[in-house]
This record gives sequence, C-alpha cells and structure tokens, in this order.
Amino acid sequence: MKVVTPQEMAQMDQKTIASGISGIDLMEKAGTECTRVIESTLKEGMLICVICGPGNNGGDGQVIARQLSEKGFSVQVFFTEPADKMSPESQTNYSRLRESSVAVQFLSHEAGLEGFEASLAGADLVVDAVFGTGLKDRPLGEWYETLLNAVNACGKRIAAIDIPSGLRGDNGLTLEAAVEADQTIIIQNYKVGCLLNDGPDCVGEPVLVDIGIDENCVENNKYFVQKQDLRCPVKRKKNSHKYDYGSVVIIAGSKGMIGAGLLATEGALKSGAGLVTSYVPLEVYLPVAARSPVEVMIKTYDCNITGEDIEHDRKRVVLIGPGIGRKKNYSIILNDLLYNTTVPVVIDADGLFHLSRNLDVLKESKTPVILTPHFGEFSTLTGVDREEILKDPIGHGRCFAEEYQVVLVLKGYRTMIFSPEGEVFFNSTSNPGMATAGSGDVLAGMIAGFAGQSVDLLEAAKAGVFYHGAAGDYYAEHYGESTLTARNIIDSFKYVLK
Ligand SMILES: NC(=O)C1=CN([C@@H]2O[C@H](COP(=O)(O)OP(=O)(O)OC[C@H]3O[C@@H](n4cnc5c(N)ncnc54)[C@H](OP(=O)(O)O)[C@@H]3O)[C@@H](O)[C@H]2O)[C@@H](O)CC1
Ligand SMILES: Nc1ncnc2c1ncn2[C@@H]1O[C@H](COP(=O)(O)OP(=O)(O)O)[C@@H](O)[C@H]1O
Ligand SMILES: [K+]
Repeated sequence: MKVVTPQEMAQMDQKTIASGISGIDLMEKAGTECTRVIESTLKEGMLICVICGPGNNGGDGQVIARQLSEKGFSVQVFFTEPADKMSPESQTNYSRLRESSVAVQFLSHEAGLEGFEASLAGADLVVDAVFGTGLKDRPLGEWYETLLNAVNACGKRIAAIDIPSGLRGDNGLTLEAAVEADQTIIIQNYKVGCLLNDGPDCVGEPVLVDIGIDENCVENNKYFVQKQDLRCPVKRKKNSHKYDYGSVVIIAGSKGMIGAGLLATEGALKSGAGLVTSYVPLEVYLPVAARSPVEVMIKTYDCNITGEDIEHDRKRVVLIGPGIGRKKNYSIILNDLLYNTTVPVVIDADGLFHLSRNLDVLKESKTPVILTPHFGEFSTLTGVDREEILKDPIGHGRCFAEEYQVVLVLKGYRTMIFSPEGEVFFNSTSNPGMATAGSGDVLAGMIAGFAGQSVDLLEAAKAGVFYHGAAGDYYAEHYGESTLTARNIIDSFKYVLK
C-alpha cells in the first residue's frame, strides 16, 4: 500500500476524474464509504453534528450528513463559510442537502460561535469535515483557530474525514490549531502527515476506505509496510546448518553501558541468527560473560581491531555502536570495516556519533551499510537542526540515503526506512511504550540478525523494524504501554515472529 502527499492525492483524484468518473460521483463514493464506517459506531436515535468547510472535504461532510439522515439519524450541519464560497462539488451537494431533512446553519464571523458550542455539547458524534488535503501552509486565522479549538473542547467523540482539520498532510505538523480526533476515516491512502510528527496523535484510530482510485496512477515510491510485504523470517531448509542463518558480530558495550550490548546480542539471537559473537572491551569482559546468554561467543577487543580479525570465520554482518561510548576513537575500526571488508555493516547509537566525524567514508565504502539513527542522531549526522528535519523528514532522509548510498532507518513512532534508490517505507507497528531505554539496541540487534540470514539489507531493515514494533505491540495489547521495557520486547518476539 502506498503513502501519498496531498499533492499526489490531488493528482490521483484528477486522473480518476479524467478517466471517466465525475468529481461529484467520486465525492458521493467517498461520502458513502465514510458513512458506512460512521454508521457502524452509532446507535439508534443518536444526534450527529457535521462541520463542513468550503472545499471538497466539506463536500464529503455534506454527503455523510445527507446519508446519515436518510438512515434515520438526527443530523445538524454547520457551515464555516457562506454558500458562495463553496467549491463547485460542494455547491451541488448543498442543493441536495436542502432537499433533505438535515438541519443546516451557517456560522458567521460576526455572530461568532454562539450556539455552536452548545450544539456540539448536545451531540453524540461530531464529524470534522472542515479541511482535508487542500489545507495550505498559511496562518489559519482567528476564526478557524477558535473554531477548531471549540471542536476539541466539546468532549464528544470526533470522527475526522480524510485528515484532521489543521493537520498538514505533507509533514504531520499542525497549524495554529488542529482537530484531535478519536477516529480518522482516511480516503484511499495514508497521507504522509497522518504518520509523522503530531499526525498520529491527531488522527486517533485510522480507518482506510477504498473509493476505487488506482494508487499507481501517479508515480510515487512511498510505501506502508505490512506483514505480507516482508521476506523475513526466511523459510528454513531441513538440509541446513547454523552458518546458513548468519554469523553476526556485535561490537557493543563499554564500562557503565554493558546493557546496550547485551540487548543487541539477544535481539540478534532471537531473530534467528545462526551464531552471534559479541566483541567487548577487556575491562567489561567479566560482567558481560556473567550476563550473556550461554549461546553467545564473547571476545575482547581494543580500538585497533581490524576488519580482518572480524571477517574470518564466515561472518555475514557486523553491528557496531550500541553502548560503545564516545571517549575512545573508533574511526580506525569504522574505516577499516567500510574500506577493507565486504561484510555488511549496521551502525547504531554511538557508532553514528563516531561516523559523523568523517561521514565521507561512506562514499568510499566497499560494503553495504545500514544506519539506524533517531531524529537527534540524524541531526548530528547531517548537521541539520532537528526542527528543520521535522519539517521535511522525507526530503532529508531520502536525500541522505541517496547521497551516501546507505539504507537509512529513521526511528520514531512510524519509523521510516529509506533505500539508496530513493524509496521510503513507513513501518506500521510500534507504540509509545517503546520509547524506553534500550529499545533501539534491541532493534539494531534484530536488524543485524535478519541481515545475516541471506536477505538484502533493505529487507532486513524492514523486517527488523516491523517485528520489533510488533513485539512491543504484543506486550502493550496484553499489559499496557507503561510497564514495557526493552527486555519485554525481546521476550515477546516468540509470539510475533513465527
Ligand atoms: N474530487 C476530488 O478531488 C475529491 C476530493 N475529496 C475530498 O476533498 C478533500 C480535498 O478538497 P479540496 O482540495 O477542495 O480542499 P479542502 O481540504 O476541502 O480545503 C480547501 C479549502 O480550505 C481553505 N484553506 C486552505 N488552507 C487554509 C488555511 N491555512 N487557513 C484557512 N483556510 C484554508 C481553502 O481556501 P483558499 O485557499 O481556496 O482560499 C479552501 O476553501 C479531500 O481531503 C477529500 O476529503 C474526496 O471527496 C474524493 C474526491
Ligand atoms: N513514541 C514512540 N512510539 C513508538 N516507538 C517509539 C517511540 N519512541 C521511540 N520508539 C522506538 O523505540 C526505539 C528507540 O530507539 P532509541 O531512541 O535508539 O533508544 P535507545 O538508545 O534507548 O535504545 C526505536 O525503535 C523507536 O522507533
Ligand atoms: K477533515
């Protein structure tokens, strides 16, 4: 399934209309599908308030109002602008609405919101059809700011149509105010803004409806990753050996931070790696050995370790970074791994810090690389302010992955995976309980574990991120989010990675 920008969605709408279906019929279809979802949440006799803006989003709202009324519900529509400001399709629907039994009121800037707030308070459901994908990045103005804040304050269940009003569809940032919906009925495809920044909090529960638009009619390489899209875990052959499932080297941990290495090691082991070897500094050998899973080999190293030391013995992938600290100089080993070996490398956490000092080594690298930064680490890597990145995460991520020819895993609620060819994959799992220390170490280990199993690095990254989130979701579904720890993610793998 593809993820689209508002511009791409508008082009898809236009192409569909050009292919023979009229704009008004497409709107009727959108409204019908939304009505079906809304109706399933209603009980007989309920009162629904629909707030319609002047554009086609408001047109969808009018179709919903008319159809709900035909089904016997009491419906009240509030228009935010006079009829002459409506888009052509909205005007057509307004003519249809006047022939129905729906109560209609035009809110006026002069009269303010008197009566509106009381009506919302008396409703059982509020439908937000003020702005959709046509929202522009300009100040909302006092009128809309007050109106959207009043919607949020009403305390009633809110269903937003296509995208919560005030939320930017291109980046998930809000204008001065934005509707915080309980449910958003998304027409045809996820908009980028539903998945990033404030988007998921404004969207509430997302429900997608199909109105028959072909997502491939416009060129677009942004995807929403679901289980059926993954190539991991690999099917195990009966005639196979542990080395067929990857020998993973993990360079991680330092004094005071051995936990990071232990979590990464278990992440790799439990994602099906055939063999895991943990390289740790001499001074932490004893505590690491005492706490490591018995299946893991432990070796010590200093910072002059070479790729050759690691490359021997059929090693398939190296993970470097979790908990290595920033004091020692890791540039020798990083350069050596990238220049002198062809073993794929996953670089995480403090490894990214050391890499940021000489990023250009990536351009000379002989071997495939995955980087797994969160937004702060990505800011350090690129030298671009975090706030700037948040305004255009896709542009920055895509540009970086293409320039340095790496697989980039940009971590957050809906982690994005960028391929060196410019594709973007949005993950569909995880929950805020996973914002907990060590969660990223587990992920890095999982990605390395999958990368060892003869899949390409992009597939390993997609699977690692997906199953990491799925394990967190499994725990949260059973026990809630607040007690979730990195260890619980590892313990839940067995239920999701079958
Ligand atoms: N046929 C189709 O295409 C289909 C489309 N569909 C539906 O249409 C939706 C897109 O509709 P849309 O393009 O008409 O835009 P929409 O979101 O209603 O808003 C435009 C209005 O908002 C205003 N406005 C903008 N920014 C503003 C700001 N910052 N502050 C204040 N005002 C602002 C803007 O004003 P203007 O810029 O014109 O002055 C204009 O009046 C889409 O989400 C889906 O629900 C479906 O029915 C399927 C078929
Ligand atoms: N709000 C959130 N919702 C869902 N997942 C999150 C959230 N915050 C962080 N995560 C996930 O948790 C992990 C945290 O990684 P990271 O920030 O490197 O943590 P650490 O260094 O403590 O291990 C990432 O996989 C990220 O996607
Ligand atoms: K809306």
